[in-house]
Amino acid sequence: MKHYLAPDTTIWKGRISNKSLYLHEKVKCVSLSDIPEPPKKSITLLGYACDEGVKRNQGRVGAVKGPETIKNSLGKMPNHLPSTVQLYDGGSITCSKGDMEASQEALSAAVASLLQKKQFPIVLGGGHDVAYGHYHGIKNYLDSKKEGQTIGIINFDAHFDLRQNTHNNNSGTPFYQIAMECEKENTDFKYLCLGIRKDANDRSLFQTAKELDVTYVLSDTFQIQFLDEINTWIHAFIKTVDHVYLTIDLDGFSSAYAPGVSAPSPMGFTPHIALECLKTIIGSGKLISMDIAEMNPKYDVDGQTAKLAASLLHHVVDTLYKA
Ligand SMILES: N=CN[C@@H](CCC(=O)O)C(=O)O
Ligand SMILES: [Mn+2]
Ligand SMILES: [Mn+2]
Repeated sequence: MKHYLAPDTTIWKGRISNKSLYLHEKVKCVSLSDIPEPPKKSITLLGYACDEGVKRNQGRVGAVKGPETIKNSLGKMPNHLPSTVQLYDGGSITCSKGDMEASQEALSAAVASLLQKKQFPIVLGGGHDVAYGHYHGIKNYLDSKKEGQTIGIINFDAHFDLRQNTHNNNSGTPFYQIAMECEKENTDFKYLCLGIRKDANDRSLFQTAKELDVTYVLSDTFQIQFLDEINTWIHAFIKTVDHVYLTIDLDGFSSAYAPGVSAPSPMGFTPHIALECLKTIIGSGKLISMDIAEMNPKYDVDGQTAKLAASLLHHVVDTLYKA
């Protein structure tokens, strides 16, 4: 398969257990094409090792190594999944010669095939251009079923990523690209952003969000003391769609928690509000697939951002598949 690297087993290492497993012991490294249709409930981790979109968006590159650092951190965590749930590392989508569009296409095909095999895909970025390929994988899968099911996108992010792609597609354009395609197909663009920073999105981006009827919560409101109100917004959004695609851009978190990103947010949100909202989203039963974007180990401090990403995933799978 083009633009694809089979799983690297050497990433998965850590403490050896006596009785209960660590995740590096639980995970099975399997090439994408060999991932089976599960008799068991199954999660597949898939890297999107690409920072071409960050480069094109004038950001700080390094996220190409994001997936391997998140997997490495996750492997050191204890397993709380029941034995009836399987965890796969399905390797990574790669990017060569700056051909980000080819990587997005490969990602889309990989996600669609994982969903076909009844896996729960967790994609690890890589720049936020991961969202364009990921969304299309979900869409192609749902379209193939011909049931007219709809997708709502929930994005935890400091940024709208609604920049126009007049000059190029990049890490700041994925949701604009999706919105334009929805417009062409005459379907609703359903997009909820949590944690938007007023000081990181210019007026024209707020205007675009308004024109596209985007629902958003600003970072100064995206705080635990407003949880009830935020949950009301999330519930109202989810009610209008059949499936939720969740995308978490690590740069929305305060740089106190997530320094390892291209565009840090000193006054970003906390992991606590994110976790509460994750519970709400998972509790809806509509979460079909998720990703974590913008992990950049080059600017990380003591592996904190990678650990944050791994902890978020640990919470998600724990909530999804309670033992
Ligand atoms: N995916 C990130 N997108 C942001 C980057 C902002 C920045 O580099 O300062 C954006 O384009 O708005
Ligand atoms: Mn962002
Ligand atoms: Mn983003």
